[in-house]
Amino acid sequence: SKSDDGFCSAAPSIDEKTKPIYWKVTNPTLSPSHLQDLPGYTRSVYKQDHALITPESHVYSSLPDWTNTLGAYLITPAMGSHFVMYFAKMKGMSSSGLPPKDIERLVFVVEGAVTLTNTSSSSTKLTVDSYAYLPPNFHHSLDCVESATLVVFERRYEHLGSHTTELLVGSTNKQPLLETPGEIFELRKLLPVSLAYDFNIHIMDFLPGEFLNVKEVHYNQHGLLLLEGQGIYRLGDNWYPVQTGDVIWMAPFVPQWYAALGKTRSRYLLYKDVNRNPL
Ligand SMILES: NC(=O)N[C@H](N)C(=O)O
Ligand SMILES: [Mn+2]
Repeated sequence: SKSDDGFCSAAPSIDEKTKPIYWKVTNPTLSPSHLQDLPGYTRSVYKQDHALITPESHVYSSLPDWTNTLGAYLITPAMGSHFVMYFAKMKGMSSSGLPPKDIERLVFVVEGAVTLTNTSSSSTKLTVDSYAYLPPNFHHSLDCVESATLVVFERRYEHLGSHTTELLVGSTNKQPLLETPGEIFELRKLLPVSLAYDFNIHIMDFLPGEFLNVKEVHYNQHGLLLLEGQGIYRLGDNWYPVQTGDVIWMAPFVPQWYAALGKTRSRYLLYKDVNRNPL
């Protein structure tokens, strides 16, 4: 549509402005209808050092030990990662199962609400943009009355000395902005940076036109979910148009770079392993 500032781009429709935050993650703009009808068409790509998993490729199945919940695994060690990333679509009266022994878990609410209960403290309601970190072997339950979509990260906890992690509950908008020397994106981290934690979740915000200064190559691996906006992701020698709802796997050392485009900010959630010697 021709918008008044001369750019012929699809202005966000009025009702989108009234939608809850991250609404487009679970209601992605699928490809234009003529492409949806195109047999076999997908934007998804799986290569040796990266993958782009787009909403039309998600395959859901019941999550073992969860009740009334469908899960779509997006990233698993079969790709070479040391973590799993999955969407958990919780229906009415659903509950989570526990991760396996020694596995830590981070859940982030993308849509709806869940209640977190554990043996000791009282129950806590997690709504959109809230998260919880559950230490390994920490008994808990996430219960949903109506519906919820969670993005979940799990991995084997890597001990370091006598450090231990603890139950953490928070929300992105309450986390402080951190310094990003040499970069212009806004950065929040959901977990403490202390040595006890062997990964963190970065929330990174870009205004349209802003891009990563460093074309990064590093030993860490990433699981990314684009929560808002659109842009171009460079992974190795490939350049991908990406949009809200897209998921990206980045293996260690894959050259990576992002540029935000469009008329609204980009926000992505990024798993990154930290604080452990790569040897
Ligand atoms: N691809 C990324 O956004 N990477 C982050 N800037 C990071 O590794 O910290
Ligand atoms: Mn990186």
